[in-house]
Amino acid sequence: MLVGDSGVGKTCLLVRFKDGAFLAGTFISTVGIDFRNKVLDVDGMKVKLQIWDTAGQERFRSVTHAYYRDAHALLLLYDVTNKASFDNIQAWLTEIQDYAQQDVVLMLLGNKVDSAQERVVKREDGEKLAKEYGLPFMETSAKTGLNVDLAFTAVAKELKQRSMKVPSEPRFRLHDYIKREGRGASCCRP
Ligand SMILES: Nc1nc2c(ncn2[C@@H]2O[C@H](COP(=O)(O)OP(=O)(O)OP(=O)(O)O)[C@@H](O)[C@H]2O)c(=O)[nH]1
Repeated sequence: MLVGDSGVGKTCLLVRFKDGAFLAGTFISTVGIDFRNKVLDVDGMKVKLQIWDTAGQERFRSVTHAYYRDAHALLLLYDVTNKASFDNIQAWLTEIQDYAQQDVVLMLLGNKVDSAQERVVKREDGEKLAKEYGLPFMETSAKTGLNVDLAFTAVAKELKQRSMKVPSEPRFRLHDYIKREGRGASCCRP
Protein backbone atom coordinates (compact mmCIF):
# COMPACT_ATOMS: atom_id res chain seq x y z
CA MET A 1 0.00 0.00 0.00
CA LEU A 2 1.29 3.47 -0.88
CA VAL A 3 0.79 6.15 1.75
CA GLY A 4 1.89 9.74 2.31
CA ASP A 5 0.67 13.31 1.87
CA SER A 6 -1.38 14.35 -1.13
CA GLY A 7 0.81 15.23 -4.11
CA VAL A 8 3.97 13.36 -3.08
CA GLY A 9 3.67 11.15 -6.16
CA LYS A 10 2.07 7.89 -4.99
CA THR A 11 -0.05 7.40 -8.11
CA CYS A 12 2.82 8.37 -10.39
CA LEU A 13 5.16 5.96 -8.65
CA LEU A 14 2.67 3.14 -9.11
CA VAL A 15 2.03 4.00 -12.75
CA ARG A 16 5.78 4.18 -13.39
CA PHE A 17 6.24 0.75 -11.81
CA LYS A 18 3.22 -0.83 -13.50
CA ASP A 19 3.41 0.72 -16.97
CA GLY A 20 6.86 2.31 -17.15
CA ALA A 21 5.28 5.70 -17.89
CA PHE A 22 5.08 9.08 -16.20
CA LEU A 23 1.84 10.99 -15.77
CA ALA A 24 2.98 14.50 -16.62
CA GLY A 25 0.71 17.51 -16.53
CA THR A 26 -2.42 18.01 -14.50
CA PHE A 27 -2.43 16.61 -11.02
CA ILE A 28 -5.53 14.48 -10.48
CA SER A 29 -5.79 13.64 -6.81
CA THR A 30 -6.81 10.08 -5.94
CA VAL A 31 -10.32 9.75 -4.56
CA GLY A 32 -10.47 7.15 -1.80
CA ILE A 33 -8.43 4.17 -2.88
CA ASP A 34 -7.43 2.31 -6.04
CA PHE A 35 -5.31 -0.71 -6.85
CA ARG A 36 -3.24 -2.29 -9.60
CA ASN A 37 -1.67 -5.74 -9.89
CA LYS A 38 1.79 -6.54 -11.12
CA VAL A 39 3.50 -9.89 -11.37
CA LEU A 40 7.21 -9.84 -10.62
CA ASP A 41 9.85 -12.48 -11.05
CA VAL A 42 11.67 -12.69 -7.74
CA ASP A 43 14.62 -15.07 -7.82
CA GLY A 44 12.83 -17.35 -10.25
CA MET A 45 9.48 -17.27 -8.47
CA LYS A 46 6.45 -15.36 -9.68
CA VAL A 47 5.18 -12.95 -7.03
CA LYS A 48 1.89 -11.18 -7.61
CA LEU A 49 1.78 -7.79 -5.97
CA GLN A 50 -1.58 -6.16 -5.41
CA ILE A 51 -0.65 -2.53 -4.89
CA TRP A 52 -3.11 -0.18 -3.27
CA ASP A 53 -2.84 3.52 -4.02
CA THR A 54 -4.40 5.62 -1.28
CA ALA A 55 -5.62 9.21 -1.31
CA GLY A 56 -3.31 11.47 0.63
CA GLN A 57 -6.00 14.02 1.34
CA GLU A 58 -7.14 14.21 4.94
CA ARG A 59 -10.82 13.87 4.02
CA PHE A 60 -10.27 10.30 2.78
CA ARG A 61 -8.35 9.19 5.83
CA SER A 62 -11.19 7.11 7.26
CA VAL A 63 -11.41 5.17 3.99
CA THR A 64 -7.72 4.34 3.97
CA HIS A 65 -7.68 3.39 7.66
CA ALA A 66 -9.83 0.38 6.82
CA TYR A 67 -7.20 -0.99 4.43
CA TYR A 68 -4.13 -0.77 6.66
CA ARG A 69 -4.75 -3.96 8.60
CA ASP A 70 -4.70 -6.14 5.48
CA ALA A 71 -1.54 -4.59 4.08
CA HIS A 72 1.59 -6.73 4.13
CA ALA A 73 3.82 -3.83 3.14
CA LEU A 74 3.68 -0.06 3.14
CA LEU A 75 5.67 2.37 1.04
CA LEU A 76 5.63 5.68 2.92
CA LEU A 77 6.40 8.60 0.62
CA TYR A 78 7.38 12.20 1.05
CA ASP A 79 8.27 14.72 -1.63
CA VAL A 80 11.84 16.07 -1.48
CA THR A 81 10.55 19.39 -2.84
CA ASN A 82 7.93 19.71 -0.10
CA LYS A 83 9.18 20.13 3.47
CA ALA A 84 5.72 19.73 5.00
CA SER A 85 5.37 16.28 3.46
CA PHE A 86 8.65 15.32 5.16
CA ASP A 87 7.62 16.85 8.47
CA ASN A 88 4.39 14.84 8.32
CA ILE A 89 6.21 11.50 8.21
CA GLN A 90 6.09 11.24 12.00
CA ALA A 91 2.30 11.63 11.89
CA TRP A 92 2.08 8.95 9.18
CA LEU A 93 4.15 6.60 11.31
CA THR A 94 1.80 7.17 14.21
CA GLU A 95 -1.12 6.39 11.96
CA ILE A 96 0.61 3.24 10.73
CA GLN A 97 1.22 2.23 14.31
CA ASP A 98 -2.47 2.68 15.05
CA TYR A 99 -3.90 0.87 12.03
CA ALA A 100 -1.35 -1.46 10.40
CA GLN A 101 -0.16 -4.90 11.41
CA GLN A 102 2.74 -4.81 13.85
CA ASP A 103 5.09 -6.66 11.54
CA VAL A 104 4.19 -4.79 8.35
CA VAL A 105 7.09 -4.32 5.95
CA LEU A 106 7.73 -0.61 5.82
CA MET A 107 9.97 1.47 3.57
CA LEU A 108 10.50 5.24 3.47
CA LEU A 109 10.80 6.87 0.06
CA GLY A 110 11.80 10.46 -0.78
CA ASN A 111 10.25 11.04 -4.21
CA LYS A 112 10.78 13.67 -6.98
CA VAL A 113 14.60 13.71 -6.79
CA ASP A 114 14.66 14.71 -10.46
CA SER A 115 13.57 18.21 -9.32
CA ALA A 116 17.05 19.11 -8.07
CA GLN A 117 16.43 22.87 -8.20
CA GLU A 118 13.32 22.66 -6.04
CA ARG A 119 14.74 20.18 -3.54
CA VAL A 120 14.30 21.32 0.08
CA VAL A 121 14.78 18.00 1.89
CA LYS A 122 18.37 16.78 1.75
CA ARG A 123 19.14 13.12 1.20
CA GLU A 124 20.93 13.09 4.57
CA ASP A 125 17.74 14.26 6.31
CA GLY A 126 15.82 11.36 4.82
CA GLU A 127 18.59 8.95 5.76
CA LYS A 128 18.69 10.30 9.31
CA LEU A 129 14.96 9.95 9.78
CA ALA A 130 14.96 6.44 8.34
CA LYS A 131 17.84 5.46 10.62
CA GLU A 132 16.03 6.87 13.62
CA TYR A 133 13.08 4.57 12.94
CA GLY A 134 15.08 1.63 11.62
CA LEU A 135 13.49 1.83 8.20
CA PRO A 136 14.95 1.06 4.81
CA PHE A 137 15.17 4.24 2.74
CA MET A 138 15.52 5.21 -0.89
CA GLU A 139 15.18 8.34 -2.94
CA THR A 140 13.06 7.86 -6.04
CA SER A 141 11.74 9.63 -9.10
CA ALA A 142 8.51 8.59 -10.73
CA LYS A 143 9.47 10.96 -13.56
CA THR A 144 12.79 9.33 -14.47
CA GLY A 145 12.08 5.94 -12.91
CA LEU A 146 15.06 6.19 -10.55
CA ASN A 147 14.93 3.39 -7.94
CA VAL A 148 11.24 2.70 -8.61
CA ASP A 149 11.66 -0.96 -9.64
CA LEU A 150 14.29 -1.37 -6.95
CA ALA A 151 11.94 -0.22 -4.18
CA PHE A 152 9.07 -2.49 -5.22
CA THR A 153 11.38 -5.43 -5.86
CA ALA A 154 12.99 -5.06 -2.43
CA VAL A 155 9.56 -5.20 -0.83
CA ALA A 156 8.53 -8.18 -2.98
CA LYS A 157 11.70 -10.05 -1.95
CA GLU A 158 11.06 -9.40 1.71
CA LEU A 159 7.43 -10.54 1.40
CA LYS A 160 8.45 -13.67 -0.48
CA GLN A 161 11.02 -14.52 2.18
CA ARG A 162 8.51 -14.01 4.92
CA SER A 163 5.87 -16.11 3.20
CA MET A 164 8.31 -19.01 3.07
CA LYS A 165 9.25 -18.81 6.74
CA VAL A 166 7.65 -20.75 9.55
CA PRO A 167 5.66 -18.17 11.54
CA SER A 168 7.48 -16.98 14.63
CA GLU A 169 7.84 -13.78 16.61
CA PRO A 170 7.71 -10.81 14.25
CA ARG A 171 11.26 -9.57 13.86
CA PHE A 172 10.23 -6.13 12.69
CA ARG A 173 7.92 -4.51 15.18
CA LEU A 174 6.95 -0.99 14.36
CA HIS A 175 5.99 -0.27 17.94
CA ASP A 176 9.64 -0.50 18.90
CA TYR A 177 10.43 2.49 16.75
CA ILE A 178 7.62 4.94 17.19
CA LYS A 179 7.92 7.73 19.67
CA ARG A 180 4.58 9.04 20.74
CA GLU A 181 3.94 12.25 22.54
CA GLY A 182 2.67 11.79 26.03
CA ARG A 183 3.60 8.14 26.21
CA GLY A 184 7.10 8.93 27.32
CA ALA A 185 8.69 6.42 24.99
CA SER A 186 11.61 7.85 23.12
CA CYS A 187 12.79 6.27 19.97
CA CYS A 188 15.18 3.42 20.32
CA ARG A 189 16.49 0.86 17.95
CA PRO A 190 16.87 -2.67 19.18
N1 LIG B 1 9.07 16.14 -10.98
C1 LIG B 1 8.35 15.13 -10.52
N2 LIG B 1 7.01 15.27 -10.38
C2 LIG B 1 6.32 14.22 -9.90
C3 LIG B 1 6.94 12.99 -9.54
N3 LIG B 1 5.98 12.16 -9.06
C4 LIG B 1 4.83 12.84 -9.16
N4 LIG B 1 5.02 14.07 -9.66
C5 LIG B 1 3.99 15.10 -9.89
O1 LIG B 1 3.40 15.39 -8.63
C6 LIG B 1 2.00 15.60 -8.76
C7 LIG B 1 1.24 14.67 -7.84
O2 LIG B 1 1.45 13.32 -8.21
P1 LIG B 1 0.46 12.14 -7.78
O3 LIG B 1 1.12 10.84 -8.11
O4 LIG B 1 -0.89 12.35 -8.34
O5 LIG B 1 0.42 12.37 -6.20
P2 LIG B 1 -0.35 11.50 -5.09
O6 LIG B 1 0.60 11.31 -3.96
O7 LIG B 1 -0.90 10.26 -5.70
O8 LIG B 1 -1.52 12.48 -4.64
P3 LIG B 1 -2.95 12.10 -3.97
O9 LIG B 1 -3.66 11.20 -4.92
O10 LIG B 1 -3.66 13.41 -3.79
O11 LIG B 1 -2.66 11.46 -2.65
C8 LIG B 1 1.67 15.40 -10.25
O12 LIG B 1 1.60 16.67 -10.86
C9 LIG B 1 2.87 14.61 -10.78
O13 LIG B 1 3.12 14.87 -12.15
C10 LIG B 1 8.35 12.88 -9.69
O14 LIG B 1 9.00 11.87 -9.39
N5 LIG B 1 9.00 13.98 -10.18
